[in-house]
Amino acid sequence: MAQYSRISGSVGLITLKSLPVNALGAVVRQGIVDSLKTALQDPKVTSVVICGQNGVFCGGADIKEFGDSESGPPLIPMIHAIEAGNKPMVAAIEGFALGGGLELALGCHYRIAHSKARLGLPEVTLGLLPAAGGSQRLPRLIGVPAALDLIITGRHVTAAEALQLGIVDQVTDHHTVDAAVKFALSVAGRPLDARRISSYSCPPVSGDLDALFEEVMRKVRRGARGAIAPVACVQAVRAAATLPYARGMERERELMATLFTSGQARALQYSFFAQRAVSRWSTPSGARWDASAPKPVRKVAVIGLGTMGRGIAVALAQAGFPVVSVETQEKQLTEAKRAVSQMLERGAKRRGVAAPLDKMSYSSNIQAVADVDLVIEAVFEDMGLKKKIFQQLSAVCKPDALLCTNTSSLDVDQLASQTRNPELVVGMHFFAPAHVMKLLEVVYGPRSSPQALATAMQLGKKMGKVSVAVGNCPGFVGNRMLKAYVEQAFFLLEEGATPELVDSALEEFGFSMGFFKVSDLSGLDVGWKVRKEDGLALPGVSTGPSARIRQGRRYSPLGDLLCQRGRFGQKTGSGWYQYGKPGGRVATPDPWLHSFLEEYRAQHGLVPRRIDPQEVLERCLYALINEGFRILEDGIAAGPEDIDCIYVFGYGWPHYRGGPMFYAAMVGLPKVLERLEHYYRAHPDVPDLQPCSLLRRLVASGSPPVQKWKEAIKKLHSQL
Ligand SMILES: CC(C)(COP(=O)(O)OP(=O)(O)OC[C@H]1O[C@@H](n2cnc3c(N)ncnc32)[C@H](O)[C@@H]1OP(=O)(O)O)[C@@H](O)C(=O)NCCC(=O)NCCSC(=O)/C=C/CCCCCCCCCCCCC(=O)O
Repeated sequence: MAQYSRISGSVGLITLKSLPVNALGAVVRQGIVDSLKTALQDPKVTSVVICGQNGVFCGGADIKEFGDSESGPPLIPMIHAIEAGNKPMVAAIEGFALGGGLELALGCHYRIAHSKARLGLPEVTLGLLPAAGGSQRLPRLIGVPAALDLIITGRHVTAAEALQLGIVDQVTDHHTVDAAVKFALSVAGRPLDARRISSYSCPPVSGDLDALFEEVMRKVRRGARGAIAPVACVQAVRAAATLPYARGMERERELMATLFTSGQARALQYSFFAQRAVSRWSTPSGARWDASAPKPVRKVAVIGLGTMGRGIAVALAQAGFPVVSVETQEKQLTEAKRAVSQMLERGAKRRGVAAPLDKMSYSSNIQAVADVDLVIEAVFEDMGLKKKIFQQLSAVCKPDALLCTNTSSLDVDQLASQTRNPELVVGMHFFAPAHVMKLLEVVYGPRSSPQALATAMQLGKKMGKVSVAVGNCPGFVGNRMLKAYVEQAFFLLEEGATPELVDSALEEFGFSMGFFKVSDLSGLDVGWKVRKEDGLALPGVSTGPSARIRQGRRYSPLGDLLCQRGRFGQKTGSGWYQYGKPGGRVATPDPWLHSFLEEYRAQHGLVPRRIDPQEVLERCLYALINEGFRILEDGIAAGPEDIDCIYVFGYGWPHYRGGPMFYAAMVGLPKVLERLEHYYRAHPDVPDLQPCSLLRRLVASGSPPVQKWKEAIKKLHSQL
């Protein structure tokens, strides 16, 4: 709703009231329309202030209502009525004015913001554009280049930047509504024509306007990797720059109509709510986020200063935590100190703040962690070494300190068993580079306490991560699913594909790099080491029938064979592609690799066939999705939202496709099932292609929408 009152004798005050973010749902819009009418009709009222309750102006249109049929007064005419009003309208912006919230403020004649407020048009992140006049008013107010930046990126600006850009007229450190009322009294009776942004022309740009838009469009198309909203945003701003306001609004509406009903908008809006849903974690044993208070964390230690440890230490210091970093090898310690300082300085420069160098301290002695509240171990993936470190930590640390491991696949429970308090052990699986990547898998073992889990989840949140609670199993969620995908990529090469064909299908789908390019970038030796430890990559088994079978199932030794030849990817100058020199970055197809694949197929009696991009996608993605269903069935992830956040924020899954489980729901579960059955019939020696029973049961129960899977899974489990 919106509440109306008259204050200071002649100011009409309209307060948006809809917790938690005063979103502009139907009831709020109705409240604004009614209040506006009252204010405009009351002769005692000479100006109007619009504000929001609870220190928040407005979080924009109500995203939850997007799927519903429209009810209540529409937003655009409401904002037009505000702008056309014959009494000065002042927006009092506290907290944030985002999306439709900022568009509402742009319809007002003046805007006063609190110094801590944030403003922005983030619709593009929801697969939309600012279609309540924002794409037409903002360029008229602040100019085309600045408006393009805000609208295409969706970034939020501070009140100070908003003032500098000319979005707000005044910034206050005091009570915003009081300041706005004072301001409203001061402008009462002033002419308003010059304050109606829709009547402005866009300020002229320096240089050629067409050339500017062409350049921007080129960049946006390249960066968008198939996302349609950023492109539509550019088109809408171009309309603002080249058409009269009314025609620009028509164009804005046309573009929005296409976006509004698109699968991409549905995926991005699903992802918005999924990110919030994963913070309300629960475990199969009944532990829950709202019943588990996190322990306070004041000081943290990181053990091991390789690539991961350095990134984790930087992320912690940037989040304001004092960090003790321990590295026993002196040479590595010296190098790491320099690298960490550089990373902190670079990050600070980018963000325009001081580098938090004072948060970091270093030691080569594990005793230095004696007073910390939480430790993150980040040494090599070696169970023996990690066990030893956990024994030491258990002896050295405070008895109530949380002991976390950054392992990407090892058994967290085995590490817990090395300590006095196994309930205080959890996994904190960061993704490289740890100070950049948003994802954190928080792994609870069978003995981890709800409080330990809550503490790690909260720490992740404070570090700006999307933290997802997952159960303990080999590879947890992300890497467990990835295994099925990687395996298919190798098999496709055996059957006739090239790395270029596989990668281009995946890149066309929206991944920034296909599997083989990623593998060259991160180093083929990484996977080789894991396969050797798992007993898969065996020396000397490169011929004969057993060369392509391991542990009773089909296996492709292709990656191992490249490693045996010293082809580790970019670092050695060749891998699945050729890079010209060690450390080269530009992948070019490699004729040697093509002949190698031909010889390999001939040697193993494999007859190559034509493989189309559709098969690449279905084999790689459906195998991965099938493993996702197994993970849900096993209770390792609480719901599809958890898996989808992991893939979007940790594995480069295109955001506008929602995540693998959302994608499966979009494709249709019966189709995913049918294709998996088809491929399993063709490859009965590949268990990953055998449809999982949960997928079958969901299809049998009518393929509920992805938002209902959690419920459906619970019901299916209770029927067993
Ligand atoms: C920064 C935030 C606002 C707050 O962050 P924080 O404090 O951390 O809190 P959160 O946990 O994120 O959020 C708290 C809860 O609030 C819920 N929430 C937040 N924002 C919204 C919202 N806008 N709507 C609904 N609910 C919201 C959130 O989910 C949390 O609840 P829960 O935990 O999930 O239960 C941060 O929340 C944030 O960033 N919010 C999003 C801000 C945003 O993106 N705003 C833009 C929204 S889109 C918009 O405004 C669009 C405007 C244009 C409308 C155009 C209308 C014209 C239509 C023309 C249509 C033409 C189609 C024709 C079709 C045809 O022809 O048929």
